[in-house]
Amino acid sequence: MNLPEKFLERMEKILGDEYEDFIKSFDREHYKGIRVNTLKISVNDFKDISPFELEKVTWSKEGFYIGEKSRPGKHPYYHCGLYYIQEPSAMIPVEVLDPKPGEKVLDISAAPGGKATQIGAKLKGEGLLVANDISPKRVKALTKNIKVFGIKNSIVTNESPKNLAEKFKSYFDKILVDAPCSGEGMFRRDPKASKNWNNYSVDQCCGMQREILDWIPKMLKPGGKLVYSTCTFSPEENEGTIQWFLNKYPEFEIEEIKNIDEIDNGRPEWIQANQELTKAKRAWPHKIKGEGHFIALLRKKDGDVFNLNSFKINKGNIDSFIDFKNEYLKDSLQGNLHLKCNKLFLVPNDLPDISGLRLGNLGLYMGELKKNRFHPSQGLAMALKREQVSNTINFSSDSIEAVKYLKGETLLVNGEKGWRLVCIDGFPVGWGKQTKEHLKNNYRPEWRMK
Ligand SMILES: C[S@@+](CC[C@H](N)C(=O)[O-])C[C@H]1O[C@@H](n2cnc3c(N)ncnc32)[C@H](O)[C@@H]1O
Repeated sequence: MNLPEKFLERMEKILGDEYEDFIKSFDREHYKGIRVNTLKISVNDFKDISPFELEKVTWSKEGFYIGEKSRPGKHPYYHCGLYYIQEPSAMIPVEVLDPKPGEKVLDISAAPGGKATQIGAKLKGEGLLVANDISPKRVKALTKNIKVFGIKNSIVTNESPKNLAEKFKSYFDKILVDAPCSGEGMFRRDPKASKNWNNYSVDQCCGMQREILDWIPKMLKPGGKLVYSTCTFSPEENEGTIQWFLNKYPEFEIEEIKNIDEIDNGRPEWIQANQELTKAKRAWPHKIKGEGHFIALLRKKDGDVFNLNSFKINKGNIDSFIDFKNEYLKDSLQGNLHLKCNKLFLVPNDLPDISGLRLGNLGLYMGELKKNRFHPSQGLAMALKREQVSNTINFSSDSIEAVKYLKGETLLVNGEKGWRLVCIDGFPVGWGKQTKEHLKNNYRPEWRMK
């Protein structure tokens, strides 16, 4: 593999004896991984039906290595949201953050959603996930992944950290900053990353990281935890950025990472930083089965607490939704129904006033009220279980019908007229509208199988 000269010079200088092993690791294939979505299936049940051979990732109960030749993005289970395709080391930061049901968690630079979907699954539907990214294009992918995963207790925002800090004062129990970085840890997986390396200097990246981190103290509760992670090796963007943060915000302290033993400590001596920074962790591709990562865990010792105004629920005439619910839904869903421009949302409890923020998604978008009829959304299908709906149709994952449905085709099948929740091996994947002999396809066009 062709690696930038300046990168090699720096790594040789700092790694010394380890450099040879480090460089050799770039000739190996990268490890492919998936993470099971426990909102939809338990890890044990997934093992029973997995289309891929699985080998455990030691630092994540839900994480598995899959064979190099596996194509997880092509399987119908991917469309059902049974797993997320994720590089195994990228599972570490959320394991360190350790979100618990009921907590309020911010993933401030979340797109495309690898770590946000991991947080959402760990919250088990209780508490709130705010998944944010500054890039409008990347927020689209983030929103899709949150919906496919069936995460109802979340909002997706497309905002600057400054605008978020105005709305979420001392609000979060935990914040993840999975920072934009020079991406050196991804060179093996993505050769483009090494080509782009010269365009993103370490200095520039440090600037972006500080710009984000500067707003975190305002948003974290006293006692709250911050995880900072990157996928790069450069000491300046790792130990250096955290040293800068600790100097500027003395109300924070760095904590020992206790639940991940497999990876090395931080290396403050590389940039004459404080010895405390050995408490951070570094994943090295020549030492573990995964790519390069840096992770630091910090705690906010003290600070002020604020009372925030609550989100204002907008009520209106939702009779057509009530008719839909009475006809098709067996359970009532938890949350507050909020109507905005004929669109109906199920908004999580405890949401503060977020007026003025650019949103990619608000709670669970249920569907649209169109001319006295309710049209259920793709996201609603993904957030439901088969048992919650009275009119369903199931296809086997190896059937031609499953593929046809995912490609957006109309299916020649009989059944009870009206909306039907389409499932694959019992897992909901979308809606269809049954007429006399046809099932009209309502699978979202942008999500179709190619
Ligand atoms: C390493 S990626 C995040 C990967 C993501 N956490 C995941 O696991 O899928 C860094 C992200 O930071 C975003 N970003 C860059 N500057 C930002 C800023 N000032 N505020 C919020 N997000 C920012 C980028 O658009 C990019 O999506």
